[in-house]
Amino acid sequence: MTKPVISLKDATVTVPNGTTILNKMNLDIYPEDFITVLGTNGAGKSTLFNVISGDLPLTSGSVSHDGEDITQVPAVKRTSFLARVFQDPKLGTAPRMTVAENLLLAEKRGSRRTLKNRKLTSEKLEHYYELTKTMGNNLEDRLQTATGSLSGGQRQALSFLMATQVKPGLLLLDEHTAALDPKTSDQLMAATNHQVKDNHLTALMITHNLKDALRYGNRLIVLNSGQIVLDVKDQEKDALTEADLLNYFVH
Ligand SMILES: Nc1ncnc2c1ncn2[C@@H]1O[C@H](COP(=O)(O)OP(=O)(O)OP(=O)(O)O)[C@@H](O)[C@H]1O
Repeated sequence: MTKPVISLKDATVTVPNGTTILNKMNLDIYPEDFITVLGTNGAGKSTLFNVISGDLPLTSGSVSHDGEDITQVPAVKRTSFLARVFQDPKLGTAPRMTVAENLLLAEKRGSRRTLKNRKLTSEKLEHYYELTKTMGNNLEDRLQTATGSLSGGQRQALSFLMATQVKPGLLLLDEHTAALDPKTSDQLMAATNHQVKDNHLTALMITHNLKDALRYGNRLIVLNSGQIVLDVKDQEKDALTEADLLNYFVH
């Protein structure tokens, strides 16, 4: 049987005021799963990501990676296999560095981010040109531009490439298209889908866009009050409609 990439067992987080924000959650994420994650505000979606990334410790239960218990492994060590893209285009890229320099920085997953002893050779620039071209938003023409002057869509595309150019064991997409206009968001979603499929990535994607949640991925989960209330995949997911999903958004 295939081993899960990540396995949560009775994962529980209770915050100091006594509220349980993740409640005995069990979740096995298998290789090449592309899971869309839905739920009302406060349902626990970011908490789930924070628990997987190690940014939030569990009160009880466990997290395993490739069969190894990593419950006590700190966030900084988990970056060796894990990458995350956030909603805010300003996060994840260094604004004063050029697009090419940011890509160079991101070449070594989990190691200290410094450009010392690293050079932008013509081979690298050529590779970055081809890589950025796959995003379909003219990022390839801005390789020598400071990242801070890119459009939000181009900056998110760069954040995505930085997270994935060294294949992560798990990719966490935290509403990474939510701050973009509808057309730019659609474009980044399509590029995301291609990259996830072509590179056989294992990914979780939080979204409030029901259409995207239905359209992309092989599996869909809905969270409510720190628990998974729906977990469907393949044909069962394909058969879902927006109306079905709305039933899970009752406050
Ligand atoms: N570190 C923390 N300490 C205390 N409460 C927290 C902490 N992190 C999250 N919460 C609370 O836990 C609940 C779940 O939050 P979470 O951010 O996971 O929700 P979400 O599903 O991502 O919501 P949204 O769609 O609004 O981003 C919320 O009520 C939030 O206020």
